[in-house]
Amino acid sequence: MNTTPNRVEHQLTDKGYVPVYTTAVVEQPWASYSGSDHDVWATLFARQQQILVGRASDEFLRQQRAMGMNPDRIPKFDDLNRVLRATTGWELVGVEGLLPELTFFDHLAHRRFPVTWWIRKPEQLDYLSEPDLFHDLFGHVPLLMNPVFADYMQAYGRGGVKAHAIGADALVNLTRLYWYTVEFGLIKQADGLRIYGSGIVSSKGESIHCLESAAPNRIGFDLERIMRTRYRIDTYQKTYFVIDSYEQLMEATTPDFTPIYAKLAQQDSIPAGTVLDTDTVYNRGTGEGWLNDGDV
Ligand SMILES: C[C@H](O)[C@H](O)[C@H]1CNc2nc(N)[nH]c(=O)c2N1
Ligand SMILES: N[C@@H](Cc1ccccc1)C(=O)O
Ligand SMILES: [Fe+2]
Repeated sequence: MNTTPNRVEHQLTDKGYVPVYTTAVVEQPWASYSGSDHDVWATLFARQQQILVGRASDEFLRQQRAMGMNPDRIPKFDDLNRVLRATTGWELVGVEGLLPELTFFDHLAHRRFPVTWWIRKPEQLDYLSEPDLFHDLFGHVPLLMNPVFADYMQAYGRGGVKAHAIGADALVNLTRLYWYTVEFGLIKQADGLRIYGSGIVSSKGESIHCLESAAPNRIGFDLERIMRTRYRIDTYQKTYFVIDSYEQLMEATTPDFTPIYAKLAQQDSIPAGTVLDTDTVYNRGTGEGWLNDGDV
């Protein structure tokens, strides 16, 4: 049985090696997952379940239970889809890996969430540089059961199609919003800050770091501020942005971004670790452990 994925290939161009994206929707080859694949799922699921008690948002944990995901075996997309379709009308589609941006946005705009069908190898439990099944399913899918968040994701997809037509700078601004909310967002609950970002909930180290470490900044959500803020893809985040509620996220992002993109085009980007006078600061990061690499 061959479960070696058709990983995103890389091709050498004048920009160095760039990923070659595959766009096709694929059937989940569930019968071809090996015992080791199911074990990886079970190990990661059990490990994150423990870590996320008191750390993940109540809503994330509630929806995860409602979906019926469990550590026993890799879920079948078809089973999850029955629950999702009946709850918020979202649907999971299998993909090989990263999609071209416009393809990705088009899926979201139609309430389809692309899920990488293959799972990481046992030696990659702690870190992987690209999304796999564990990140996509465990991290992203529970909140697609929340009606407000489900609408936000669709609106994001529509906004992505629009930003793509406007130009590269608009796309950079919008991608930062995805990064600092969907992937690395924190939410303020009555009993303290919690995680809702999928990039965090699928990571053992960052689940602890983002809430308990003194190093990173934790700052109140601010749409334009986020759109100007650069981010790291190779280390823990230097700054996390905190929403008050999923409704706040939806309301703040409902206005047409076209004039915002025009305005931001005149402004400099903000380094990932900077705190501004205008920020609502929950934690001013000590910056301990940050690479001294001249920002980013
Ligand atoms: C919008 C986001 O920042 C990014 O550009 C897209 C590109 N393509 C993707 N494709 C897949 N399958 N999954 C993703 O999360 C993304 N992210
Ligand atoms: N209001 C945004 C669309 C959007 C909604 C939600 C998230 C992101 C983008 C626009 O005009 O582009
Ligand atoms: Fe993701």
